[in-house]
Amino acid sequence: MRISVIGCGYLGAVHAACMAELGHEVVGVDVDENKIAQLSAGRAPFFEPGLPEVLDRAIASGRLRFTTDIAEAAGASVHFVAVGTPQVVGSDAADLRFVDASFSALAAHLAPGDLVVGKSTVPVGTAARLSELVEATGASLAWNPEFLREGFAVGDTLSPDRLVYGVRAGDDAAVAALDEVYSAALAAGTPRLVTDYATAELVKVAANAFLATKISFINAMAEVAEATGADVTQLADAIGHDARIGRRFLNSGLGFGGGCLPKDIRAFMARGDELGVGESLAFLREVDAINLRRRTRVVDLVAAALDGDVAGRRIAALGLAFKPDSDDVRDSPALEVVQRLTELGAAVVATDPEAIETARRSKPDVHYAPTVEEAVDGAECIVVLTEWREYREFTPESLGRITTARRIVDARNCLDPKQWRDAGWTYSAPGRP
Ligand SMILES: NC(=O)c1ccc[n+]([C@@H]2O[C@H](COP(=O)([O-])OP(=O)(O)OC[C@H]3O[C@@H](n4cnc5c(N)ncnc54)[C@H](O)[C@@H]3O)[C@@H](O)[C@H]2O)c1
Ligand SMILES: O=c1ccn([C@@H]2O[C@H](COP(=O)(O)OP(=O)(O)O[C@H]3O[C@H](CO)[C@@H](O)[C@H](O)[C@H]3O)[C@@H](O)[C@H]2O)c(=O)[nH]1
Repeated sequence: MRISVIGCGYLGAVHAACMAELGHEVVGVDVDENKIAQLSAGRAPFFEPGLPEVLDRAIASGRLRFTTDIAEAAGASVHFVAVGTPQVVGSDAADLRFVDASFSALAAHLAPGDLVVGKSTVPVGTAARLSELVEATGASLAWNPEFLREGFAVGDTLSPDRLVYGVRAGDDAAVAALDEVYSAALAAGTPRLVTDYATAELVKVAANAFLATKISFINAMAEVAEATGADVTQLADAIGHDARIGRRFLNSGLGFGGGCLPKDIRAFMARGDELGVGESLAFLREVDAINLRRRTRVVDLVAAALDGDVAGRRIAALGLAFKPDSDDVRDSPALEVVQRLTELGAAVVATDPEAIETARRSKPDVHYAPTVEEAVDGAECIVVLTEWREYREFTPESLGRITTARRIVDARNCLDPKQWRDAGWTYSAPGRP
């Protein structure tokens, strides 16, 4: 099929490359000239495992190209819209200006029979509003929310755990077109749910609200564990054995960040208020508050490791990305802890395997080092803020060879406390005695 993808960021670039990998002929469109230049040269503009290989293959096959000219979307029969929906500054609501601008620009190039497919995460009601603009051109609209995780984006796109098509009632042509787009995943047995627009939009924000709630639940238990001397990681293991609860997304520590969960739960609350169901979503305010308290807790743990005062103390911060296998620092808890410690007067040197450049663009005043060796050199305390595999594999021996620091704060609960304490280190972690 001929496909256009409007918006080539963390979601759209992966989607475009994966659609070409599946055999479709794809044009990716973005307003960011620099991003388009990189993608056209076959370079991924951000770190995502597996994306460079898929991009290479797709471009070499001649099935994938990129442009800043939206007019080149004309001729495709399916148009995915994957532009950003960030939080409005000073409000909880989603900023829909990129969605509105991209739909207006695209509308001028639609032909009767085309299908526009919204993939961006939007407040419920957005698709119904935009459908008027799309249908005036003779095209139709579907909303097909995306559930990929950064770090696993290629695999999640090629083999999603479900597909949701929000369509206008009776729009069999839209369902048939999406079935053709996703024929490989459907043949592999991926469940596919056809809903109305509102349900599809709500599925997406409900899924993220649930995931955020699960993380904040275990972090609330961490607060109780801290008050009682209990161990939240053992608690998570024990409750996680109950198949109704499940162990996934029960990792307590520094909490959630990134370009999705924090802004999506806030936008959901804002939309709930507009719809008069704010009370039904009021628990998300607490989910957000619990989550943000984890950042303060980790700053306090670092201060406690240094006998209460971080001013003038050399601290090595390992991790800047909001999660491993990503260079994304949008609302990164790790970067916020680094910034707060720096503001408190600590001499923080921060590093990350992939996210130094994105972090530098966002926080140019932080002191970055390219390697762990340089970050820990001369440090009095080490704080692990993102559980990259190479950090999870640290031992007292491996770190002990490159630093004389004997204090470690394990903000992500990714190390074995006993191993460090037995080796004479001062070890602390949120939610653990
Ligand atoms: N990142 C994820 O893992 C993920 C997963 C699922 C859903 N989502 C949702 O997908 C959407 C995109 O997220 P993202 O992380 O890719 O954001 P992003 O900021 O990385 O990418 C958005 C892209 O849209 C481009 N853009 C903005 N206005 C445009 C226009 N008028 N025409 C063409 N391009 C335009 C921007 O230049 C940017 O490259 C959001 O709604 C997000 O909530 C993201
Ligand atoms: O047990 C856990 C699991 C995750 N996290 C944190 O939660 C955040 C989000 O993690 P994750 O959900 O894996 O990353 P995202 O790539 O942001 O993916 C989420 O947001 C996407 C955008 O909406 C959705 O598509 C995905 O389904 C949803 O998982 C990160 O800061 C993690 O460190 C925890 O603190 N504890």
